[in-house]
Amino acid sequence: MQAPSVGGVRLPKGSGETIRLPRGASLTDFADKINANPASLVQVLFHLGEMVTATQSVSDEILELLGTEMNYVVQVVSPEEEDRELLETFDITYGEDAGDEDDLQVRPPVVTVMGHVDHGKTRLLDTIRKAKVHEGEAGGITQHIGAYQVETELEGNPRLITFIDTPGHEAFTAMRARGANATDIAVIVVAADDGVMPQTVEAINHAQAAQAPIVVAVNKIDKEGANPSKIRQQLTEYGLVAEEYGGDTMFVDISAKQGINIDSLLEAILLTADASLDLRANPDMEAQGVAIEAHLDRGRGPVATVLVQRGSLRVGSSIVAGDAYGRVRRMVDEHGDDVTVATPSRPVQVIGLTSVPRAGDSFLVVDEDRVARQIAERRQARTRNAANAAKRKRVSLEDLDAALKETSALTLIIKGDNSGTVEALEDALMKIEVGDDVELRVIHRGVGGITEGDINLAVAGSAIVLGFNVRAEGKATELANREGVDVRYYTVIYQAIDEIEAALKGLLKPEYEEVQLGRAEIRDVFKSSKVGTIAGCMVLSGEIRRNARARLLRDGKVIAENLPISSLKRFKDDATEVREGFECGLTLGNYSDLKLEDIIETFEMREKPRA
Ligand SMILES: Nc1nc2c(ncn2[C@@H]2O[C@H](COP(=O)(O)OP(=O)(O)OP(=O)(O)O)[C@@H](O)[C@H]2O)c(=O)[nH]1
Repeated sequence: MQAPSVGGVRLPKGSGETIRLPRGASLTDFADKINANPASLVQVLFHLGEMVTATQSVSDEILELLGTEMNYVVQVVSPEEEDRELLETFDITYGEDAGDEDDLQVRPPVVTVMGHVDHGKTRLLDTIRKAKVHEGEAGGITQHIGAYQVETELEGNPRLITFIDTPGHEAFTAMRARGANATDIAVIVVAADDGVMPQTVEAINHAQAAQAPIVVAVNKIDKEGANPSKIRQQLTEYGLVAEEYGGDTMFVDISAKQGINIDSLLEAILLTADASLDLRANPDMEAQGVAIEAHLDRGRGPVATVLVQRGSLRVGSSIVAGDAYGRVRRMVDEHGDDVTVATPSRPVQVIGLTSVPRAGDSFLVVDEDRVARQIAERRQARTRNAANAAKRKRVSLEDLDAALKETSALTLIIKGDNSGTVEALEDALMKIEVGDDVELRVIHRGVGGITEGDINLAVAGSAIVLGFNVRAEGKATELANREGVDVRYYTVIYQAIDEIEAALKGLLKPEYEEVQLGRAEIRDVFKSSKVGTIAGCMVLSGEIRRNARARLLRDGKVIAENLPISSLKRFKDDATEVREGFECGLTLGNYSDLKLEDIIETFEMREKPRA
C-alpha cells in the first residue's frame, strides 16, 4: 500500500477497489471503510478546496471526489437500494408480481379522497361507507381500520373499490415519502359553493406527481349558491378538463350530505380506472403490500392495517413490515369479521406483529419466522445507525475542523414557540443572499425555551442563539452571560431577518476599490548611483504619498502599473506627502524608464462600503 502525504498527513491509499457508502455518509463513515483517520480525510478535501467536517453528511459528488483522490471507486447506495440488496440476500424481490401475464388477475382500484378543508372529504367517505355495504353484511362497516372496500356495479357486473379511510393529502404524501404508492385513483372533492381553494390545488399537484388519475367530486350541490359549472371552469386551469368540455377528466356533481349521485361517483371511479389503468396483480404468490395504519392496542398488542398489493395474505404467514415482524395470528376486516385470506387491494387489520410499523412501510410475507426476524433486525440496525449518524452530526460542532473556522460563517441556533415559525424563520434566513464567501449555518433548531443545552451547543459551535417568542430559562441566561453567548430575542420575523442579514454582511470579506490620491508631472529626470532614477515632479492635483502605489502614463497611455513610490523628497528632506502645487523628487522602486512630461498617478485601495 502506498502512503502518500497530503498536507503532511500520511494516508492509506487504495488501489482501485470499490467501497460502498450509504447516501449522505460522512467522512467518518468513509474513513471507517478504509481504516483511515477521519481528520486526514478532512485535510485531503481541504486541499481539494472543499471544507467539510468529519461528521457532516456530504454530497455524492464529494464522496466520489474523495474516492478518486484516494484511489477508490465510490458507490453511493440509496436506502432503497440498500433494502433491495438486503432482501436479495434472502432471495426476495419486493414490488413485482411473480409469474407471467396469465397469472395476473384484475384487482379493485384503491382510492384516496383529497381536497380543501371542509369541502366534505370525511362526509363523503362516511356516506359511501354507509350506502355501500357488502350484500348480507348486517352490521355494515363498523370498524375504522384505515381503509374499507365497497361493492358496487358497473354495466351489470359486481365490482369492488377500496377506499383509504384517511382523507387529505398528508397521509397520502407521508406514504409516498416512504416510497409507498398505495393509491391508484385520487378523488378530488371541491365544494360547489366555495370553489377551488389552495388545498384543492395542492391535492391536484400531489395526485399528478403520483401519476394517479383524478376524478372530481363536485360536492354540496344541495347548497344554495352551489355553482358546479364554475368549478369545471376553474379546474381547466389545472389541466382538469371535464369530459363534457372535450377533456378526459370525469366530474360528478354530488351531495355527500344527502347521498346524491354517490353511485355515479363510484361508476366514474371504475370507468376512469378501466380507461387509464391496468389494475392487475398475481394473487398466487406470497403477499406484499403496504402498511396504511398501525397502533398499539392495549389488549391485542401491535395492530397494523395493511393493504395487500399483490399475492394473498393468510393467517399463519410469517410477515415483516418495515422493521416490525411477526406471524399473522388473526386478520380482521372493516366489518369486524375474521378474514383467512386477503387478496390484492384488500385492506385487513393484522394482529401478531411484535412491534408497530409505520404508515407507509412496505410489508411482505417470507417463508420462515427466522427470515422475517433477520430482515427486521437488519432494518432496525440500519435505522439505529442513521439515527446515531444524525446525532453525531448534531454534536459534531465540538470537533469542527480548524480549517472550517477559516471560512466566514454565521452559525445559528433557532428556538421558537412552535415548529411552524421555527421552520419559517429558518427558511427565510436561508434565502438571504450573500456572496459565496460567507455561509449561514443553522446547527440546531427546536420548539420551546432556550435551555442550558442550547447555550452549551452555542459555545461549542460559536453560534448565536435566536429566540422567537421564547426566552432563555433561568440557568440558561446565567450560562449565556458567563460564556458570552449572544442570545437575541424576536417577536417579528422580519426584524430577525434584517439583523441576521446585517450580521452576514459584516462577515463578508471586504471588497476593495481604487481611489485616486493625486497626479504629478515629471519635469526633470536624473540618475543617482545610490537610489537609481529620480523624477523631479510637479504635483498637479491631490497629493503624492510615500508608499502609495503608482502608475505611469505617457501620452495618455499607461506604460507601467503598480509601481511603489519608494522615496519622496521635498528639496533635501524626506517627505511623507507632497500636495498639489508643490515640487518633489521621487523614485518608483527601481523603475528607470522615465521621461519628461510623463504623468505619475497615485492611488490606494480602499475597502468598498456595502450596499
Ligand atoms: N350541505 C352540505 N354540507 C356538506 C356536504 N358535505 C359535507 N358537508 C358539511 O361540510 C362540513 C365539512 O365536511 P367534512 O366532511 O368534515 O369536510 P372535510 O373536507 O373532511 O374537512 P377536514 O376534515 O376539516 O379537512 C360538515 O359540516 C359537513 O356536514 C354536502 O354535500 N352538503
